[in-house]
Amino acid sequence: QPKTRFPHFDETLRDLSIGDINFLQTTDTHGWYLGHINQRQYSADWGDFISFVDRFREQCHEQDSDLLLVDCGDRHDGNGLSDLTSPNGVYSSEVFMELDFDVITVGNHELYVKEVSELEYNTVVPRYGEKFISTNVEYLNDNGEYVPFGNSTYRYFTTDVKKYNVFALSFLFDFTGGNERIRVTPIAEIVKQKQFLELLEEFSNKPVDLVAVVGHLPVSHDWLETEVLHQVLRRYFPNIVIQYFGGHSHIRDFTILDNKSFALQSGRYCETVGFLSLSQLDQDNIDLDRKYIDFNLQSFLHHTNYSTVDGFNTKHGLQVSQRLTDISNELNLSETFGVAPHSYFLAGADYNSNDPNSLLRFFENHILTQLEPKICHENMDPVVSSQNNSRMVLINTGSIRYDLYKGDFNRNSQFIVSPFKNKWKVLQNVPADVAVQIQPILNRGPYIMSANSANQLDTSQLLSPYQRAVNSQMNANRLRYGQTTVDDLGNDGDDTIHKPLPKFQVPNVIRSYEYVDKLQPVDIVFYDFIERHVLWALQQACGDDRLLYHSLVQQLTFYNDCELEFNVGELLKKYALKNWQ
Ligand SMILES: Nc1ccn([C@@H]2O[C@H](COP(=O)(O)O)[C@@H](O)[C@H]2O)c(=O)n1
Ligand SMILES: [Zn+2]
Ligand SMILES: [Zn+2]
Repeated sequence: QPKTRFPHFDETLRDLSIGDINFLQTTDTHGWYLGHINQRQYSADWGDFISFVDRFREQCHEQDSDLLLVDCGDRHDGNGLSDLTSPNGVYSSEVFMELDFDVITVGNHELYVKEVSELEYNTVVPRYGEKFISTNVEYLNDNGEYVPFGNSTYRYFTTDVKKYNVFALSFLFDFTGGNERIRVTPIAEIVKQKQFLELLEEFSNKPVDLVAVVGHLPVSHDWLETEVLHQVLRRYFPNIVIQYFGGHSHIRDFTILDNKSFALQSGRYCETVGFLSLSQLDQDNIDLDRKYIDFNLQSFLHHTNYSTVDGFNTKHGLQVSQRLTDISNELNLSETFGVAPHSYFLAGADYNSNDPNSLLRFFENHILTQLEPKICHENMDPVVSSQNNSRMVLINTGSIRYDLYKGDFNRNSQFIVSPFKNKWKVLQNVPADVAVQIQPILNRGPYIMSANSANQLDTSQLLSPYQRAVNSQMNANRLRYGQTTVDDLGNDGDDTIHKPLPKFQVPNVIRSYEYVDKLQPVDIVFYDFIERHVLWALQQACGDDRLLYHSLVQQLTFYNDCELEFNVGELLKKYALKNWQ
């Protein structure tokens, strides 16, 4: 990390108002513990955050208040720090675990790959002991038993200062893409299970001042699983505050479920620390505050009343920052592959109007076309038809995770833009009139969320109605671009007042199309992650011609030897080495 991490912004910061019980939330960090090198707004690292938590706790205790720390999962996939080890997360988990959390749980990114789940279960779960909980995710242990993915399905504890009794639960959304060690019981099912209802019954008869649900699911009103859960929890705890913490959709959000129930979600990628304070838990009118703190030293110092970094930093925080630098050197994260001539934006540039700054158009025109077929496995059928056919290479935009910034494009940027080790498959000899329909069919359909289920949602639905409303914030001209959140409490949640970032619609899938003659049959190459979805679209495109559909599916095969070197992150690196020197 360069020493220029302390940003001097002119913006006025909104203050946090400390209550009886206070929370700091992280979620969907995806391994970004080094901070954002290209964005000063999010340039603090995990060591700085550790100092912040310690300083803020001191402040809360001075005011006779509690501070609890929660993390809602998705700590892997999305940054070189996490994804350049095997299994991914070896170093990033070590750094993450330097911080004590009061309640912590898993997200779907701890569950895709078996080795990642094993690392998580064998190192992170024991590190946090009773604080690591999961109510609806189970892990198949080496004895062949399903056990909670965590120490238990709940945590019951008493806070240090006010001595509140907290009953904590944790839920993952209905995720079906887990590896063979993982079993997820959807919320809709678990709320009917005797064992779960008995647990609620048991604790409804104990002293509970607060129910805390630390989950990996969005908090927006239209996410029905939360509503289903809330109705059941309210039956058992009719007059107790139920506080939800969510994640997964990578946005800042706060929703009000009823007069004693609220939900906070704190963004992604170490851009945001969520703050929540609650007071007068036993009254009908709860006093509360929520803030989305920008992940930078200026915000951290401001909220802890420090005027110098030297005064603010703790020994522990500095040690963790140093460890991050060492790991970054060891992994060679700043090894450069070229210099990007300008920035490319994922949602900040308009894909539909062919904006040259659109990252997705850049991928279609220059990156996907770099893919080479290569047959290595003995048991793999050669792709006989490819030589003379046209070719489409199709990916889900969810596999592209972040903007690509002007300047140095290095080993870390490669994983930041696209970390997944997905494999390529091919449908051969698809008639051109059928092939051209695949992308539009998928883009008319719902957002692709999962590899092996039809469980999909509309991207616009990831925003609460308040977030979807036009944001008519402030006199925006003099401000910097940044997050501008509108939630159930209004538009004063962001600690830093920004001008809204441009945000364009992102399609579900993008594709390259290489052809000599548009009538030629097409080989459709796509990530195995979206196989089910592509086959569903193919079926639609074939219409009544079932024979055609079945003969195409019968020939479905891998496209190349599927090693990491061929994923889109690697293709991007290949392009940078060739064109950005
Ligand atoms: N192998 C994979 C795994 C995931 N994705 C994409 O990630 C999305 C989920 O990410 P969250 O941080 O929101 O949980 C998923 O919907 C896919 O788009 C992928 O492309 N390949
Ligand atoms: Zn995530
Ligand atoms: Zn997630």
